[in-house]
Amino acid sequence: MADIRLDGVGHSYDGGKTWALKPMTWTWRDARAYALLGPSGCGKTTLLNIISGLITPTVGRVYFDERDVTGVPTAGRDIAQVFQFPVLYEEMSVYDNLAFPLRNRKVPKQEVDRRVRQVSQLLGLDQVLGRRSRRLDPGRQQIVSLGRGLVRAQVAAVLLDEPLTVVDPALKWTLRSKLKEIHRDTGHTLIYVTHDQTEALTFADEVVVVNDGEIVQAGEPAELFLSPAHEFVGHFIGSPGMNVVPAEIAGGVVRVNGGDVGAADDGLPPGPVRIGVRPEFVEIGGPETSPGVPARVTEVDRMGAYDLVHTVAGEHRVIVKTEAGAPYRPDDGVHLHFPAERTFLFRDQVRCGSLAPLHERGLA
Ligand SMILES: Nc1ncnc2c1ncn2[C@@H]1O[C@H](COP(=O)(O)OP(=O)(O)OP(=O)(O)O)[C@@H](O)[C@H]1O
Repeated sequence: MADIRLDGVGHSYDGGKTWALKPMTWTWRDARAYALLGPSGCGKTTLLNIISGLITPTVGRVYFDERDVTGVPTAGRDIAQVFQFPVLYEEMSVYDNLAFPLRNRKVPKQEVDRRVRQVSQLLGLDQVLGRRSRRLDPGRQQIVSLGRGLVRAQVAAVLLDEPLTVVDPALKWTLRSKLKEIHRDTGHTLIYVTHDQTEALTFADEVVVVNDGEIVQAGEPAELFLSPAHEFVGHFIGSPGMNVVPAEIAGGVVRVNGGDVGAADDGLPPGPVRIGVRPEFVEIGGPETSPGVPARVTEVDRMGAYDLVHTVAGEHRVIVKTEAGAPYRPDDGVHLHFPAERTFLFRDQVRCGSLAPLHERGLA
């Protein structure tokens, strides 16, 4: 077990014309459970394959603690990898498949049996241990693949590349919590690749968000939700994602459509800026909602547990998440208030500050 350190690591598949992974420096801490979250094609698998040694990065060095493993092939890295689809010896029994990674490393027979039975019990495979793998359905085969990845106690990391794709949705929840249980038990470093925010947020100690070949933010699930450092994180996490509204800073005040919505952080230069605020935090009401931006309701989605009130402020769309039964109808005139403690300012997609209450600056 070790910290896995990427030092200036980047990868290009076309001789440097484009970067599938832009050069980055980043450390995966020993024994943590990470989710690597991002849309299709953002570089997640490339990053995982660099850690496992399936890909040698175009630039940079990979270290396991102080050991430089950049040129070390997969077999020499002590990594367990679980792919999207089952990788099994189909003619072997489930037991032998689970035992294979241990026997291959000459683990004593008794210890093999103990580990196989432990993992089998956790993953609900006890009833099928004697069955040939080929006779299982694809979902069950994938669970065996997962077991093969988790069976070794001593690994530098377990890398899971969208491992639950072929598993039945109802079973996904159970398996995810099993994975957490196994993680608590073994203390493996887990890196779990997914493009599904729910999977990432419910699984990980720390979520690493990747977009367009770079890490845009990493943090605990609540931190990513409450304090996005990049517009992409605001959009990608949350349902619906963060509202982004073009605004202007002038004389220390942030204005939308000519109306004051708050003060700017000290030191922020005047000029265009974008306000980011999640639908959960926008306050909606009448003209007394101050400081507020006038808006018009365009649609109300009744979601059962809550309502989504769609509005336009000038030409900017803003969604507000309210309690179920919100008393709004299309064409109603409303005011929107952006609470200072939950509203951030972005320039070039990156957070540059936050909104401050107007009265604290004596500007109200
Ligand atoms: N073997 C390859 N040759 C050329 N380009 C590749 C290769 N593998 C990946 N790419 C490109 O590199 C970029 C990153 O791909 P990668 O598979 O790492 O992304 P990903 O986030 O894992 O996507 P997905 O979730 O769809 O698997 C994409 O633009 C992809 O088309």
